[in-house]
Amino acid sequence: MTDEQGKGPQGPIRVAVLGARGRMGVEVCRAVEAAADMELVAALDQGDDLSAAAGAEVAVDFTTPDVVMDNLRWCVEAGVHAVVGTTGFTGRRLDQVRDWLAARPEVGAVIAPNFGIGAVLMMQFAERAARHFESVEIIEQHHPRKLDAPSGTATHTARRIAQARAEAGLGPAPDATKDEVPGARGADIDGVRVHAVRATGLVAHQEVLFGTAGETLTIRHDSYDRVSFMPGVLLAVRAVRTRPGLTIGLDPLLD
Ligand SMILES: NC(=O)C1=CN([C@@H]2O[C@H](COP(=O)(O)OP(=O)(O)OC[C@H]3O[C@@H](n4cnc5c(N)ncnc54)[C@H](O)[C@@H]3O)[C@@H](O)[C@H]2O)C=CC1
Ligand SMILES: O=C(O)C1=N[C@H](C(=O)O)C[C@H](O)C1
Repeated sequence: MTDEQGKGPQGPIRVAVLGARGRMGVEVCRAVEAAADMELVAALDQGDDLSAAAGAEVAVDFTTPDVVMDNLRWCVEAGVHAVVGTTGFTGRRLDQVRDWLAARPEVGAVIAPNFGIGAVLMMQFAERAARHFESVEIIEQHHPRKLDAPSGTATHTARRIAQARAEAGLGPAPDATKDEVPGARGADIDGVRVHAVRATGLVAHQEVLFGTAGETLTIRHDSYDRVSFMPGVLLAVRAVRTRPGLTIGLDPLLD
């Protein structure tokens, strides 16, 4: 229940942003400050002391893959719920987060490779289509300042498609390539080829190209502006306080 300012019975949700001076962090600070039911209590970046986030109920992390695990561990141990958009989460990293959370069962963490609602749907549609096509390739396109390739979204999509193909009994996609300049066929993520494009002017875009006899299906999503991620981030901030344990992806929150 909320009052007319949108605040809950305990007042606004106290939010800290980690990576606050980054491209996403700046946008998240703006979105939190504009949300009637939230209060930005800490905006931290590299070199700042994390203890300044101790008064937050929820910390939102958009930093880098090499620091996100330390931040997440600090959050869980401090009893601060975490909403994480930073990429680089392997199966091993997720297991590690589950272990930390097991020791603090009241704490929640939402880790999502993409907070864009359209991107979440694009991944769902791709997973659904996967069983019907013998060929599939992913082409992701991003701004050239991105540190990781392929993107977290592309990696997550490839894994979901690979799982759906395996469940449908599909073998490897046909490919007669014998002679290849290294990289020409992209990265192999669980048997799905992923191609990463970097160009000035792009923000975040992904195409999933399916093919079978006589037809192709292309599922495409474009983020033209980082505001596209904000409804998903705010949704996760609101939800994480009542979702102890690990939530991967935004899908369960949308349903
Ligand atoms: N899940 C999603 O929907 C989205 C995820 N991302 C991911 O979020 C991450 C950040 O992306 P951008 O904002 O574009 O990068 P960015 O490079 O603009 O920002 C990262 C920020 O983190 C700061 N930082 C580094 N170490 C830190 C530390 N120990 N503590 C606090 N801050 C620290 C940096 O100084 C920088 O300001 C990337 O992994 C990116 O792939 C980006 C967009 C959407
Ligand atoms: O670095 C980015 O910009 C983005 N990173 C995420 C990813 O790697 O999937 C989400 C989105 O693609 C934007």
